[in-house]
Amino acid sequence: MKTETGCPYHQPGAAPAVPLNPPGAWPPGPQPGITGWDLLRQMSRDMLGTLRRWQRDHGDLVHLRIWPEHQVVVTDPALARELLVHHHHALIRWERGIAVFSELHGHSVLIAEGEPWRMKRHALQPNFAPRPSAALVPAIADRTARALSAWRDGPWPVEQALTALTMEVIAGMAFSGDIAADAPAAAQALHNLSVAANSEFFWPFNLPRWLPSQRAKRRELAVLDGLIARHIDARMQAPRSAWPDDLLARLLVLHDADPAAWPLSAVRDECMTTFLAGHETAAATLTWWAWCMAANPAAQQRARDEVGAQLAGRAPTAQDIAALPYLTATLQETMRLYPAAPVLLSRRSTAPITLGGWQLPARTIFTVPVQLMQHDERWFPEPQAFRPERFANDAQQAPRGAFMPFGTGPRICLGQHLVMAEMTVVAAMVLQRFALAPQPGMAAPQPVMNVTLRPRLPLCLQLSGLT
Ligand code: HEM
Repeated sequence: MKTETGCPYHQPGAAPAVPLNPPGAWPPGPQPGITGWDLLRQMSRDMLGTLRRWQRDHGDLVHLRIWPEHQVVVTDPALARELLVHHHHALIRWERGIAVFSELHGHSVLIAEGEPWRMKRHALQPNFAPRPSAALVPAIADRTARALSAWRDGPWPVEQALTALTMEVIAGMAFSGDIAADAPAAAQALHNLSVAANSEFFWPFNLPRWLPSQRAKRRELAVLDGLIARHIDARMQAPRSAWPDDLLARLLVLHDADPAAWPLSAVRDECMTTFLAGHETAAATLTWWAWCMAANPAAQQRARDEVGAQLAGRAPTAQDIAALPYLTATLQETMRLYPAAPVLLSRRSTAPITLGGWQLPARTIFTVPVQLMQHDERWFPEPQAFRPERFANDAQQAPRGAFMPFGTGPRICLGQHLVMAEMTVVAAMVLQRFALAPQPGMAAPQPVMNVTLRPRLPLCLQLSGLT
């Protein structure tokens, strides 16, 4: 779409003119009591269920007075886009969320703000553009074929297997490394840290690491730090001429060229974020996709037929991906039902923002619960049904902003092209080799939000090899 400025992020505010409420007025919301801390308690117990109830009772802009903060929950697609795209200059990430994440991610692109963020995003973006992402498809297909050769008929721990596979894929892209031996300990450490992070968001500050109660956390952080440090050390000891062309090599070139802007700690931080954000979200999505396929045999067969017609048994190439629209739609529908990041990292306004007729002061916290919007029957009829057809080219489209598993605006997911290529390749190759079914008597897995959305119990499915 052409815009006045020519910049895709700076389209004029799309919302129709609405009457302005006076400054100082807030959108409706639940009664906060004296401090509003009970609202916080309700959210910490069941974030999405609680936000759903407040949306039903108060509408698409809900004000939460949680002393000393004012928070606004946005579930209207147009207003969510207006906030994240049009008002992005007046937003930073919510400090408490960043304090929790920075224990692992340091000052990486996920954490940084302002000029440091722009500099990092600008340097990293070319590595994650569609073309370099497509160039990784042969390596992804190789690793997937190797991993799938170990899968067996019968009950199979698909979640664990897919987590190990996505770790290997991202380790290959980031440091050309083989991390099979480290995968189980890294997955366990990340799981424990994510469970802890989920409650830490609701604490006022991080506890000092030296406290005896933080011993387990120190151990988990050391597992992940050690993994990244080993790859960086090994690379730095290898002769430059032997360096493979991967993300780590490109970051070390930046470090050599400008050690002040790219100290080794910054190289470490980007490796950590790519490794963690790159495998955990993909593993969660592929796990839910495997469940959706198992629970919807007709959709599974249709996707397999498409894969069979296009690939005739060979491994997918980058060119095949666009020729697998139904398979892609099964992944999109999975992300609609089970977005890996069900609530976007909350934002804090640094200047007054007018949204939906409300004049909201600087320092307001904004929360965008993507999962609620993607389960809204106004945009997705029968929202709990798995219907990849919703994403067909000729289907009636939901309004922009109603489906945004990768976020939107300048801070949209850096890895979206890479991960769509990766997930399509993995999904196609799984369908070529196995039929997926629920285990006898199995109930639908319960989603739990531990930073990403995962099944409450590790997902195990019934596999039947296809000859
Ligand atoms: C299905 C997989 C994935 C999903 C659903 C997902 C989703 C997201 C979301 C919702 C955000 C935050 C947007 C916001 O706060 O507005 C994000 C940011 C980010 N993602 Fe992903 N992501 C996925 C895979 C990946 C992969 C594979 C990588 C890297 C290899 C990656 C790297 C990042 C980074 C670096 C950011 C921060 C960008 C910034 O702040 O500028 N993600 N992702």
